[in-house]
Amino acid sequence: MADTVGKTITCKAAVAWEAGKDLSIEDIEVAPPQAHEVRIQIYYTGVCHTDAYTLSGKDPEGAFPIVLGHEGAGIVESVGEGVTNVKPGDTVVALYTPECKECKFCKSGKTNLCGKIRATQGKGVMPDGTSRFKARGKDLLHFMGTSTFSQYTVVADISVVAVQPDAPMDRTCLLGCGITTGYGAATITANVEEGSNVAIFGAGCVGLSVIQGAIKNKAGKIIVVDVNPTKEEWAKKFGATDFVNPTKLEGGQTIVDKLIEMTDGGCDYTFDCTGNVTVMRAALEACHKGWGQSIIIGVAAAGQEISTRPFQLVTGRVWKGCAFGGVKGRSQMKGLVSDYLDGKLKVDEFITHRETLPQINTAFEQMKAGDCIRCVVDMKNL
Ligand SMILES: NC(=O)C1=CN([C@@H]2O[C@H](COP(=O)(O)OP(=O)(O)OC[C@H]3O[C@@H](n4cnc5c(N)ncnc54)[C@H](OP(=O)(O)O)[C@@H]3O)[C@@H](O)[C@H]2O)C=CC1
Ligand SMILES: N[C@@H](CCC(=O)N[C@@H](CSC=O)C(=O)NCC(=O)O)C(=O)O
Ligand SMILES: [Zn+2]
Ligand SMILES: [Zn+2]
Repeated sequence: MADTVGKTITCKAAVAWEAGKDLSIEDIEVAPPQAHEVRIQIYYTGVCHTDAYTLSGKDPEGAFPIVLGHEGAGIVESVGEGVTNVKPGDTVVALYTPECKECKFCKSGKTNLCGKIRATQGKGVMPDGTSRFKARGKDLLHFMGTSTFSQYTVVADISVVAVQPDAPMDRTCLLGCGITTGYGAATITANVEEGSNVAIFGAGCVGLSVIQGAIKNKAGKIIVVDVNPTKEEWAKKFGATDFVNPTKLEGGQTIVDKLIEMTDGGCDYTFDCTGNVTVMRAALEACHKGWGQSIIIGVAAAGQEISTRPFQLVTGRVWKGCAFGGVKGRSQMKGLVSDYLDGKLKVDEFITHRETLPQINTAFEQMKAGDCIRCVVDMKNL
């Protein structure tokens, strides 16, 4: 048993004191886990665009000071009373979409959106309404129920899953969000049918993962649409059949017209992986009349709304969306890790940058530069 059990741990964390400012590396106090809570030593975390979105102040739920981060892997340090699903020493991935297996949502079989702790998670506190983090004498908020930008974090037991101990944590951390989201969106939410034509808007970590899912489901055309020309090479590397840069279309052709032309009437499935509401509209309108489905994955800023002519839906196009790809973390994460270990799911290929915790602001800058798919931050070896 670790000699830290039952005690407050002082460790390093990146704290977001206010919106729009760099993260600050602080000594923070992490209280022991209470009943049905788990304290995890985070070894590695990815940095996702959603972290940057909340830090920017554009997230309607964003509040400060907060410990961001939600793409993390680590080892369980200790557990609170009543925890049965993980134990100290387990290798785990944090789950920002929890799975309690007993709420109305979990029992419905229709969604992965567990409702058990969503209200407190959205307020940045643990299920009992309090925080486990303190720095400079102030309570810090938790983020997405995970807060992986801390060397130690506390999560609800339903927000963590044990995975294979031999799975490298500097890779499996990325299954905590981006890769799982895109892959699940294609294989679970859309459940792309064999031979169907797919268009993916935005070839970041999420969009490239949609390609992987479309290939798994034996899609026909896999067309990637991105304004960044360097993404063509990335899209082809992951198996896209076509790449279109919407800013380079000739004769005033719109991206919607181009995709309709390329697919004999429209795509069977489209995916927004940009968070841009104008793109979301184009993604819907590029769908085939009668059955085309458009899946919104991108997260849009506060105040943004989507619009289209209702006629688009009257004539059979379907607009839907998903969080975490529709994946049920506690039930399905181990399967994804197995696929990775068996060489059936690409993960290593997404890592373009690596940093250590003190350099985490550099990771945010890299993300904005456009040549970064994912930066993995080493939380242990500073
Ligand atoms: N629903 C969910 O559960 C999740 C949602 N997300 C969200 O998904 C989105 C994608 O994340 P991620 O892959 O990490 O993001 P990235 O920024 O890495 O990828 C987005 C890509 O879209 C490109 N792009 C920007 N504008 C357009 C446009 N108008 N048309 C076509 N392409 C465009 C970007 O180009 P450039 O490089 O030039 O900017 C970039 O290549 C984000 O909004 C993120 O917050 C992420 C994880 C989970
Ligand atoms: N807080 C925002 C919405 C942010 C959001 O949509 N988050 C996604 C995950 S994005 C991961 O990188 C999500 O899980 N949504 C479902 C949920 O229950 O939060 C807002 O208020 O608009
Ligand atoms: Zn994310
Ligand atoms: Zn539930």
